[in-house]
Amino acid sequence: MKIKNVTGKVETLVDSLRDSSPTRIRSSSSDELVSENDDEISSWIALHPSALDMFDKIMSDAQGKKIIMFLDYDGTLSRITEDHDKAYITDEMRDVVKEVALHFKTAIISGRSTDKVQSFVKLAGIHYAGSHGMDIKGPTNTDESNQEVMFQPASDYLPMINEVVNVLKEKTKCIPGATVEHNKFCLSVHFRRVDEKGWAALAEQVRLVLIDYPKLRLTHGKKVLELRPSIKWDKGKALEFLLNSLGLAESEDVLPVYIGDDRTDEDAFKVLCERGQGFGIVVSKTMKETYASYSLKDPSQVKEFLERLVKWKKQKLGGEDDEEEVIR
Ligand SMILES: O=P(O)(O)OC[C@H]1O[C@H](O[C@H]2O[C@H](CO)[C@@H](O)[C@H](O)[C@H]2O)[C@H](O)[C@@H](O)[C@@H]1O
Repeated sequence: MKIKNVTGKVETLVDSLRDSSPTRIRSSSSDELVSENDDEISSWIALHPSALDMFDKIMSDAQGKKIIMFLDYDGTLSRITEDHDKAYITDEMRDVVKEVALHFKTAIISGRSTDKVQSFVKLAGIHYAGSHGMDIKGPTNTDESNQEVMFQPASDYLPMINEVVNVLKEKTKCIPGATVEHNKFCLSVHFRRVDEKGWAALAEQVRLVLIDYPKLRLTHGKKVLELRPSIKWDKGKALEFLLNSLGLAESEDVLPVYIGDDRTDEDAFKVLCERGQGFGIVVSKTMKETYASYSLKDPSQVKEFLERLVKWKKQKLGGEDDEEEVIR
């Protein structure tokens, strides 16, 4: 999703920073959707019901189909943390993703660099698409523990991104709490730890950089501004690329499932809607406009969903879980 007129007005950009901190819906307990308007919530839940509540229906729709799992990283597999360098995946989540990957083709699609996500996830045998899908790697045919580059559509931009990271680090160093993260083919300017009074100054620096580097475009996520090459490539395109390269794009019996929490994941949800194939699951405690069909509230619910998926698959295969249950 693109922010319009960003090089025009700093106020527009500050407004977009505010958009990253939803205030319309307040959450009083960590587990509940709360709004001034109950009807609004009910209709949102009716449109995007819990993937846990709907699990049996989802699996009955999946009968006879080959499920392909696409997972976002931050806010989906890992909790949102103040320090972006410490958003580690838990061992329990890693274990379940490993199980998922043993039973279904699995890809992790992230705004972070592929190397960074891999260093957090530490799992072989899966595909990684970092830099919002601009750096796609997958296991080699001969050795699952090895990864090879499959597609890097923005490689020409690498020198520019390296330069802009340094420019922005310099320009934002006086703004307490602001950090710039190098995500290889794109970069993130974090303002989670910036006092709201500093947002206008930060927005102004980003705006000036975008004027100097018109080949970059701006998107935003959770308390983060992301600068990336203005090529027509996003998480949705990466999903399609992966389906194609796995030879699954044309199969009617393929069911891609994408789980993600952020605006950039909407590109992938939208692709699934447009293809009329598979569905998205949005991870959110608040109502938001989304192309996803189902919802989960947080990474712990994502883990529960993935665990149930693995159990369902094992039962279908008449695997160990079945036997254990019979013995009990
Ligand atoms: O596509 P994703 O895997 O969801 O990556 C999107 C951004 O995620 C990270 O930032 C977000 O998570 C941080 C850690 O929880 C949090 O501190 C930050 O406020 C969030 O925006 C990552 O650091 C960014 O580079 C990604 O673009």
